[in-house]
Amino acid sequence: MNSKPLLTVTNLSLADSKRTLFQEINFDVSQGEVLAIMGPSGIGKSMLSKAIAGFLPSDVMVDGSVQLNDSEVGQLPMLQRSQTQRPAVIFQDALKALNPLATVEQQLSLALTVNKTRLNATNRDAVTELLAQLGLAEPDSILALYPSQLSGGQRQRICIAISLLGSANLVIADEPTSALDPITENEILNLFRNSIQQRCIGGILITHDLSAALACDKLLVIADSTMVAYGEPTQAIRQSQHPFCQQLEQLLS
Ligand SMILES: Nc1ncnc2c1ncn2[C@@H]1O[C@H](COP(=O)(O)OP(=O)(O)OP(=O)(O)O)[C@@H](O)[C@H]1O
Repeated sequence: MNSKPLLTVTNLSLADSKRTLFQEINFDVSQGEVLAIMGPSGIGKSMLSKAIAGFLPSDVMVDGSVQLNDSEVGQLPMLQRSQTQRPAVIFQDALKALNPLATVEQQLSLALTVNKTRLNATNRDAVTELLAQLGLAEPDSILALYPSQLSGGQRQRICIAISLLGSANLVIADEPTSALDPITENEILNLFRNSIQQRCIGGILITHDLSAALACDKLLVIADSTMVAYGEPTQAIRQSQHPFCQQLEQLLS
């Protein structure tokens, strides 16, 4: 894709009151592109996604630029952002992300219309078609269920549907499949990537799974508080001299 990036992150640094989490992070995401982010546990991958989405803890300071849809959002909390300044976020724990007291229909309706909790005849067809595309059998009956009545894989598919129904043109998924079995994990990651590409929006996948990262368009690796690899996944890993990437390289077939 040669279009102007949806998201451009330039010289981004994050620090809390005690230490720098990372510094000098640079990357971009274009339409139809999925960027994977990998790195050792605790390096700040989730904090990076929170910086992009605008819900960093108050004691974490941001330096550098986050340009989303041509506007600077690095210092803007989520609640002060307009619709085009808000990416959709899919979290690791779908049960916590969904409202336990609302049915699937109510949550999907809210994603579509902001203030309605029932689907109308027109959008019901579009929603059930999306649920079917996301691998949910019998989508009509699923609409009436509460999150606790769904399996982990079904809940995460609903979270993907919610992220795709809103107006966001960037979707960030933070380890969305870490609680799922490997077959469901693979299916959901494929659905995530395909949905991004088909809709020509942008995606970020934070993952510890090398095969999931290799299937993305680009890979950013953060280690030792900075970026140590960036680019086409296999090439980026092979070109990096950092020990974390050298360990990843040993896992490449
Ligand atoms: N509320 C907070 N305020 C300040 N610093 C925090 C807060 N929560 C986490 N941190 C710090 O941010 C660091 C990065 O955490 P983060 O969850 O972003 O790492 P991660 O790379 O996503 O880890 P993992 O791969 O294990 O999910 C943590 O080591 C912690 O020190």
